[in-house]
Amino acid sequence: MDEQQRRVLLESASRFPIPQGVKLSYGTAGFRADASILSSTVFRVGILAALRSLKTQSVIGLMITASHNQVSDNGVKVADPSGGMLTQEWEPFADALANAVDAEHLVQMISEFAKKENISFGGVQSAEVLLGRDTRPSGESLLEAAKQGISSVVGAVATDLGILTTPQLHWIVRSRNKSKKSSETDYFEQLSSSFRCLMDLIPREMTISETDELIVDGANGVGGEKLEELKKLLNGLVIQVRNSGKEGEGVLNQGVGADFVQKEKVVPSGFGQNDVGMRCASLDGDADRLVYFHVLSKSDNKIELVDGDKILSLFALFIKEQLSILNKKEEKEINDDHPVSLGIVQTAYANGASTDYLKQLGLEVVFTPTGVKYLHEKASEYDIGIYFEANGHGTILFSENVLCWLETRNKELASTSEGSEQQKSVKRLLAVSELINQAVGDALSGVLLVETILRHMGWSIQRWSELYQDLPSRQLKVKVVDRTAVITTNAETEVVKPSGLQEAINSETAKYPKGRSFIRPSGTEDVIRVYAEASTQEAADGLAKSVAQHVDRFLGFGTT
Ligand SMILES: CC(=O)N[C@H]1[C@@H](OP(=O)(O)O)O[C@H](CO)[C@@H](O)[C@@H]1O
Ligand SMILES: [Mg+2]
Repeated sequence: MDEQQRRVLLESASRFPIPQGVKLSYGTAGFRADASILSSTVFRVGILAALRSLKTQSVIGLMITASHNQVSDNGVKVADPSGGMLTQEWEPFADALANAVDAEHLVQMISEFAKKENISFGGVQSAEVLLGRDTRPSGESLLEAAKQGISSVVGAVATDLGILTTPQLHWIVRSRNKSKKSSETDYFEQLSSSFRCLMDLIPREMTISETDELIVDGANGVGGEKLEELKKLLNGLVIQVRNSGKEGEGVLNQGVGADFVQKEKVVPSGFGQNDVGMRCASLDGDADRLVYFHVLSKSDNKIELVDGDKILSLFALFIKEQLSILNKKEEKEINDDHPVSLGIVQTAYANGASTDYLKQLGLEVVFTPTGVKYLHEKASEYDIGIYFEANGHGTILFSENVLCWLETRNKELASTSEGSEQQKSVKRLLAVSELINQAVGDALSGVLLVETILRHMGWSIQRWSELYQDLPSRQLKVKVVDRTAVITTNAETEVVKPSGLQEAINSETAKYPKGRSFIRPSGTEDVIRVYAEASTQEAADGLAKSVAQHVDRFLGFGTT
């Protein structure tokens, strides 16, 4: 690092002192905290993103959002050149950077890291970071901090893309690095044209009446706003957006949104008795999560939740069906030497009934720790990998190989059997690969895919929901003295430390038929999460409560 670079960094860093007494960690999905203490963190992540761009010689994304958290929180995360999450190898550096005590230490750290990673400053190589933010009021000033971080790396340029959903930013980064069309308009165009293509391929007898409307809860965040734009390009699908975040409609994530609906399993604000039986969906605050539901009764505040596991099951069924059409025996030459590997990736939060269902379909199901970065990585090992968290974050990944093979099949079939079922299947799979966001889970593209598959199957939301019966479950949070004292293994299903806690969980679980319970430290909140599943709701509640009491006994403030 030369003297000029050093001076620029020192000067700008001194304008962003770190908050006292807080230790920040990159966590499950970037840094998150109360927005008032985040300026220095965002500034420093700006520097990190610029370094990542220099290192990879690619465009990098920086998103300012705290997703489903309350409006007063905010956060920052980095999108790698592929459009996926920041490589885990850089997370320790992100942590160290965010917690460096002063400007001197910070510059020292950057200099050492750059040396180790062979990053040279101020050379001919330049860096570009694309910036996006959600609708949080604190986003504007944090964006300014990010810009200052980026521009304190000599030669780095910040491009502000304004208010976007998280998946839009990831998609744009991915497209830019593939030298494809990459504007927000291109994003809408790709989604709507692949949607149209899938709709055109729906078997004629499955057409549903025009009055079949979808109601979407936008969590009073960026998703509703963007869906209003996307909707203008769609034919054959009527969408009504509620909780769109417009002036006076309500507060971001407060009593609304995918996280609220999935965790509380109650009717979100803005929905009433008139909506009973209607097909409804909820997005989260940055529109990377999607769940469906239908209202059973407003007065009892009851809904039937169709969560990420069921979206995953719907997608898996559809993809499997298309692949088996392609593999039909009479098409002898097809695919014999090209078995397409299809893998399903879940976390321990997946409802046990969903895993049983997917396995019964003959699918390969594997588990990873919580956090999209783990699921995504695992899913990318398959030709087609489908991953979802129960909370509605997930997508479908197609390998370059399988896409190439599909393109070739498409051309072959066009000359030999135009209009055949096989050709339609190839076209559907190609359209899915265009519609679904391959960078990261995306509620907007997810909605469009769910809607086309439901039409393809001729299913109502009720029929879809009946694919299998969820096992009753309960999630609780426990405040503890130090959540990092909990170490888990086996995709977070077993506690290694503190010793004795897993035995206590085991003995509680054994008391309940179909009982399953695990705990883990949250990566986004200062709590231990408790999950329990059992054959009845009362049992699941009871199991969760007693496990929570053990957590408190081992790690809490000694109140019980
Ligand atoms: C139980 C649960 O829903 N956990 C969520 C939550 O992570 P935690 O580490 O559990 O706080 O936020 C993550 C980021 O959105 C998401 O990936 C994850 O699934
Ligand atoms: Mg989110």
